[in-house]
Amino acid sequence: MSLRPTTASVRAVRPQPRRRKPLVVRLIMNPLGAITMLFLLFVVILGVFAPLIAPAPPNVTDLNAVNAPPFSPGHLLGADQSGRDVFSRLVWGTQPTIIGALIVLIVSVAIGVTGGLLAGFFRGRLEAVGNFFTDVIMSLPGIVLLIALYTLTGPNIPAAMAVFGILVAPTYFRLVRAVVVGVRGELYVDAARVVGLSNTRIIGRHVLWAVRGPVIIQSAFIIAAGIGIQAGVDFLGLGNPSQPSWGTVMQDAFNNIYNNPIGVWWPALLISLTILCLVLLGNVLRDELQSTGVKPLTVRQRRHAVDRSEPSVRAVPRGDYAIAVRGLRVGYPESDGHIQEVVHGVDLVVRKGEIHGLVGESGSGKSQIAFSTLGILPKEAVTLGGSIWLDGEDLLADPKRLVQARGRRIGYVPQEPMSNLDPSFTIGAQLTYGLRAVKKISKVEARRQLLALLARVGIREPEQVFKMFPHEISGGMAQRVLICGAVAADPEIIVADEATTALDVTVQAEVLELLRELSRERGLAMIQVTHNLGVVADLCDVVSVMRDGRIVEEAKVDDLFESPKEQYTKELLASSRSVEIIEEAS
Ligand SMILES: Nc1ncnc2c1ncn2[C@@H]1O[C@H](COP(=O)(O)OP(=O)(O)OP(=O)(O)O)[C@@H](O)[C@H]1O
Repeated sequence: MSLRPTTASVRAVRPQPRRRKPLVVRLIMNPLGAITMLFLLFVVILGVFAPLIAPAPPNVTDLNAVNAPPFSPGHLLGADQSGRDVFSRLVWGTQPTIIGALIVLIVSVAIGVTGGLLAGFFRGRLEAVGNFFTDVIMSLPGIVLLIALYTLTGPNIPAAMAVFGILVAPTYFRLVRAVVVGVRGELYVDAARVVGLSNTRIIGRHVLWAVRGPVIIQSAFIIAAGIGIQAGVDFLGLGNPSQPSWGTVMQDAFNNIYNNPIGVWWPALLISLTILCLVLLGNVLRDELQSTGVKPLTVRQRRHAVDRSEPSVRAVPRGDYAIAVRGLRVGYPESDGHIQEVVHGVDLVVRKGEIHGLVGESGSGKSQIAFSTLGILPKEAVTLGGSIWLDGEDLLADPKRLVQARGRRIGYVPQEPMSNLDPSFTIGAQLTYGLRAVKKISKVEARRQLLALLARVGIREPEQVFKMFPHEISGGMAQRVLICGAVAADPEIIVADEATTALDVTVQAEVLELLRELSRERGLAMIQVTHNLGVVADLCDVVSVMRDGRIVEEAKVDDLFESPKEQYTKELLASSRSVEIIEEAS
């Protein structure tokens, strides 16, 4: 099958996973990252090499140059009301400004990150105390506090910046605490505890790694805030007038604004550009640190990637099918712009009333097919080609048809019953809402139908269960509720993705029995996605075996178990039997 020229070409063979470039390289390669870093580097060079760059010392006056305009001889940006060179004063003022911002950063990181780590990891009293201090600090009026500090310490910018660092520490505290609370609940942290790692090592290895991204991103914004506040404090006259900083240059220029209006431009421009670059760099850092490196395809790229030219894919399937998949190809974009194809031209015909098992090892593409028929592939997935036929209509040719069919003509039974029910609403409210979304009936009629159906799927006291919340029912009941929801709209086909995997063996058998009965009673076709050959043997009429995004064998269930044709199917059956033998022996 040939592909039209595409902006994102498709690759069917899985390449070696590409290592992502180091963060600095990625930042340099990002145009916005490169420009902002270049400007910030320029600022740092100004600060570090001030004695070499500045043409004059900061406080030297030249009475002949009072209020000299920009580009006067010897005064690139002009001179102030005392005849001091503005460019030199800005250059000399860069270092104290950077140091002030760094003091804010160091103090706030030391307090906020440490506090957040401890509070989030150990929780309990530590967290309560941390939250209390955070609330207290956040309620303090920052600028008033800095002015009050002036009465105690005099013009002491480092002390003012350290206090500002304490005032902004809660932003780190809250951020880090929230991330750590999430991480400490992860299974890999439990696993680290079980293997005997100490808390210090768990924090050092797992937790610190998780918070590094958010902390780096936040730091860019905190430095920007530090520069702004320092300029503000100096502008208010709370800094040391003998030591130039961007804020004091700004203050001098403002005091002289009627005689030399252009004088305020230069410090304002320098402060604004530096803050702007830090904020933009923060945004670039967020994009780089929090993304997977894979850029979502544009609508145009998606359109170009789709190939609908294959005639066999376009032909309306014949026969008594409930759903027919033709030449389905699904892919995912990779960081280098290629699309990695994971389902390679799959054909699957499910006849009316047939229960069709889709088996295969993990990652073989079973869920991609199930999700394609429902139109619920992850948003980054690209349907590269193929068709999905329901009653003579190609659902893939018109996304609206797919949306209309979902829930009405194609029902879905998911794998995790509990996580598919909203804990905030009663069972009845959720079922009624779902049914009325697809069927134009009154609430009373919906309730009547649903209560009858709940009884049918084996719920003993439907009226009671209708009023219950999901946490009040068992996993098996929850799965029956979801099956009730899936069949309530009278669909022609049900797609069940590992519908019994999360249930214990006895409940599994009951749910399988229920699905079989519903299929018979209602002439319902089903696609059963499973890796369990026992489920296939118990439930299915026909089975398709998948491997690496292809169907390698399709057969009636009895034929497949008695005389599998493909080597892979034989291996799959053999491995399933050996698991059964081990389970029986143990
Ligand atoms: N969001 C995604 N981004 C990139 N690749 C994905 C994504 N989801 C699935 N894949 C890839 O698609 C392929 C098929 O995955 P799929 O989930 O359909 O397999 P499966 O047979 O259903 O496996 P399992 O039984 O484990 O659910 C795999 O190679 C997987 O890595």
